[in-house]
Amino acid sequence: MSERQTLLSARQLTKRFGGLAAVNDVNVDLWLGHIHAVIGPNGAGKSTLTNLLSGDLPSTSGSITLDGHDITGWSPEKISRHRLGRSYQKTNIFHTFSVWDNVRLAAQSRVQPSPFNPLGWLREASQLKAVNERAERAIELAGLQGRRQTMAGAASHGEQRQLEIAMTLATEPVVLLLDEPLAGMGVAEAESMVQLLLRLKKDHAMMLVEHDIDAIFTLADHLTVMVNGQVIASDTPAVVRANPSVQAAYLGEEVSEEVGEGH
Ligand SMILES: Nc1ncnc2c1ncn2[C@@H]1O[C@H](COP(=O)(O)OP(=O)(O)OP(=O)(O)O)[C@@H](O)[C@H]1O
Repeated sequence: MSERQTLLSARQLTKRFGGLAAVNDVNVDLWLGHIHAVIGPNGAGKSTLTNLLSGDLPSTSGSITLDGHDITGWSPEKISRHRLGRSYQKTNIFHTFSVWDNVRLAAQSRVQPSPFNPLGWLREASQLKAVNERAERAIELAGLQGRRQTMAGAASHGEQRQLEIAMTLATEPVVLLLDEPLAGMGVAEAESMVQLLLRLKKDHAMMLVEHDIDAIFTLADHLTVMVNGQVIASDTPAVVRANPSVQAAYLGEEVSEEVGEGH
């Protein structure tokens, strides 16, 4: 791909908790049609970085631009309306509702309450149609067509993670922040999630926080490694894999094995 369309840029982003710099002077760019994976050991600052980009946490310093808007300091709701969607490690699913109802509720969350208007019923009817269409598109994109009426709590672990992604997609984001979408999955479930993320890649700019190294090397176009709140490498996966300080700090064994397998 020659021209990169940058949808999200963070510059010199820092978050301090007291004396601890959980995220320290970090730059991130997310491009349409690219998956940017962020890896690092526990406590490296990956979740904090995600929370800063989504507006769930205010930054201590630095700036964030989303599709040309300076969104630094914006609320998560306002950022979501500007088409940034995120999934959470901790599930947001209502277990006693069907898959369809969960996705429909997420789609509904995009509709803003309208001021009094004598033709309000007309507007509401068209909003209802738009909500249902958004929910349907999200269900299909996430590959859950056959599970619309399944009670969410009765869906498999893999399907629940697909459902979380469908709920995120129902808000029609162009930037997607995904926090460990493969966590706790078996081999077959992980493979179908990888396929889903590859399908979504074309129309989204994605940041993927993930521990599954195999999936990362399959999916990522760009790879950032964080340690103790700082970025120690950020480049193509091949370049990062060859970086001695990355191998020393984090990837060591896994990377050596991957490289070894190729010879
Ligand atoms: N609300 C908070 N208050 C104080 N310290 C926090 C808070 N949130 C995170 N931290 C600290 O910031 C550092 C980075 O945490 P963070 O959860 O971002 O790391 P992570 O890379 O996502 O780790 P993991 O892979 O375990 O999820 C850690 O030292 C953590 O204890």
